[in-house]
Amino acid sequence: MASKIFVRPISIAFNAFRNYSSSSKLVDVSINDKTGIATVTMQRPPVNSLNYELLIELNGAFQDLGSKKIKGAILTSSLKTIFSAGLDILEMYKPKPERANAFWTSLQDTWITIFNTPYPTVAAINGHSPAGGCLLSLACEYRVMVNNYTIGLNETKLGIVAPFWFVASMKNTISNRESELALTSGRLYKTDEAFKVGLVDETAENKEDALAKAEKFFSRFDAVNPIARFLTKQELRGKIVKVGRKTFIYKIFRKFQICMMTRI
Ligand SMILES: CCCCCCCC/C=C\C/C=C/C(=O)SCCNC(=O)CCNC(=O)[C@H](O)C(C)(C)COP(=O)(O)OP(=O)(O)OC[C@H]1O[C@@H](n2cnc3c(N)ncnc32)[C@H](O)[C@@H]1OP(=O)(O)O
Repeated sequence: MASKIFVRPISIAFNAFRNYSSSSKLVDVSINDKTGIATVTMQRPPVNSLNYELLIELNGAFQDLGSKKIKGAILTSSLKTIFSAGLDILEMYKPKPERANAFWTSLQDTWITIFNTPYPTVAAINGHSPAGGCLLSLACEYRVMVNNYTIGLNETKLGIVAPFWFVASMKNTISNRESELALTSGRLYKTDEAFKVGLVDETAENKEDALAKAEKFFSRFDAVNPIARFLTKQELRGKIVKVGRKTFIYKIFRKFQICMMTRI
């Protein structure tokens, strides 16, 4: 694990990003060769619900960007009013155990990859972002959200329990007190409410405005050593990932979830 952590930022310094663009069915990745900023766009209509295939593509996209010399990556959606509706309900309805296991693993891997990128990340939240959609944005370092949409971890409202790494991601962003109030009530915040509690860092008029603000965020690091930056990010986020990735409790929790899902 440690070798992976230390090798990546060094390797990115030797790779060019110019003229890069790749589009798979569910995720589009483009890198602006003038700014060096990558945009990762989820494109799974109607609501970008996170199924196994989308998660695998997302994880791959963010991992691949680790080998390119980019200034930062923006996560956004191709849909007009939805960032992501969260986990695909169909993945949780009577799944085969192998599929359920692969699905949960892909969700956690994607979260870990985005949470841990060596390069800066911003979620340009251009639509509703409940539950797993909110989790994806929390994995990024900065959130810019278009006005008049909703975001939050609303699992309790659905009668389900957010895994503790969802909770940890929320607590990494807003206060423990606000997290408790939000999670226990399954609160979905409107954009301006989310801004007030710090769940989003900036609000935007529309997607273009959100993308422009996201791009501006990266200029904060113009005079910062990227390796020092990444190691500092790891210092701040590493413990959360360790808990999410390795603990016995997590494995038990996952077994419990799969067991629950396969019985419904
Ligand atoms: C099930 C028990 C499991 C037990 C184990 C529990 C473990 C818990 C672990 C993890 C936590 C869970 C995290 C999650 O992410 S759960 C998913 C939470 N998501 C939501 O609550 C969002 C629900 N959707 C909405 O609120 C709205 O759809 C919207 C705001 C995103 C969009 O609204 P609108 O534009 O009005 O569109 P529609 O509502 O008409 O939807 C269009 C279309 O899309 C389908 N759809 C919506 N959300 C999902 C989804 N999450 N998965 C799959 N499909 C979805 C919707 O059904 C419509 O389909 P159509 O009727 O066929 O057109």
